[in-house]
Amino acid sequence: MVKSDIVWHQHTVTRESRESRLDQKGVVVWFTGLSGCGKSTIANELDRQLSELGRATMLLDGDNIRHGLCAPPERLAEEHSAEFADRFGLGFGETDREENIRRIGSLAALMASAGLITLTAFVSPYLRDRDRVRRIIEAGREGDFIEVFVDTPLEICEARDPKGLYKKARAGEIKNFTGISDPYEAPKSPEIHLDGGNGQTPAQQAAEVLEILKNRGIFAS
Ligand SMILES: Nc1ncnc2c1ncn2[C@@H]1O[C@H](COP(=O)(O)OS(=O)(=O)O)[C@@H](OP(=O)(O)O)[C@H]1O
Ligand SMILES: Nc1ncnc2c1ncn2[C@@H]1O[C@H](COP(=O)(O)OP(=O)(O)O)[C@@H](O)[C@H]1O
Repeated sequence: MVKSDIVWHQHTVTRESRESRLDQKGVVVWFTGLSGCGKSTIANELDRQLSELGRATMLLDGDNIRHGLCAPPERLAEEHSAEFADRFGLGFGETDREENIRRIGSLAALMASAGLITLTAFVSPYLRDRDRVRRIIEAGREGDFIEVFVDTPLEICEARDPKGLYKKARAGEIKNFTGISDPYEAPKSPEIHLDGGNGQTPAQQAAEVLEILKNRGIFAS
């Protein structure tokens, strides 16, 4: 244990009482995969299906979180000093991705402890970074980190290319692009493995995840 002058404060309202009020268990459903594999679409559809059932959820998505909590230096420089922007702004180098996933992991852990079914959709290409989040979340309660590997072949992701990023990466206009000039380390034993190129619709894949959540006792109906 690291010695520190910062001491954890035990709150009166417990996680269990929050979960009991919501009649569900807080959990983190962590989608990972290449850009364009379908993470955001499936997570968004799952969020919709859960909301329709009256479940309390939150969806954290890479593109959106990088507008605020994990903004790039250029964005921070609009409001802060150049030194601040350089120090806290995040790009796509290995260490920046590590910090991105660390911040999101902490946020997701807080949301799960508030009793929310927390869905995250980040490329999160490094095994070590995802496993670190798993350890933090499972330190709270085992089984609370559900990794969903959206396993769509690079060729399909590149053919979809909804934001034109693969085209730019191939042209050398984007550095460190996952799958092209940066690695993607696939999960070794994800709780859920979705085949993104098998012709199933995002709604069908979301329904599959929903069924697994139900079977794990996250919520009853
Ligand atoms: N170099 C590089 N590599 C990968 N992705 C890139 C890059 N530059 C920009 N983008 C866009 O940023 C989105 C990925 O952000 P994440 O926060 O999910 O990335 S990471 O988890 O820190 O690896 C990713 O979103 P998705 O396409 O939804 O995955 C891209 O739109
Ligand atoms: N199961 C699927 N079948 C066909 N197309 C899909 C499927 N899932 C996602 N897509 C399409 O692929 C593109 C990329 O999906 P997106 O969810 O933005 O991926 P990611 O968040 O992983 O970058 C979108 O145009 C989306 O409509």
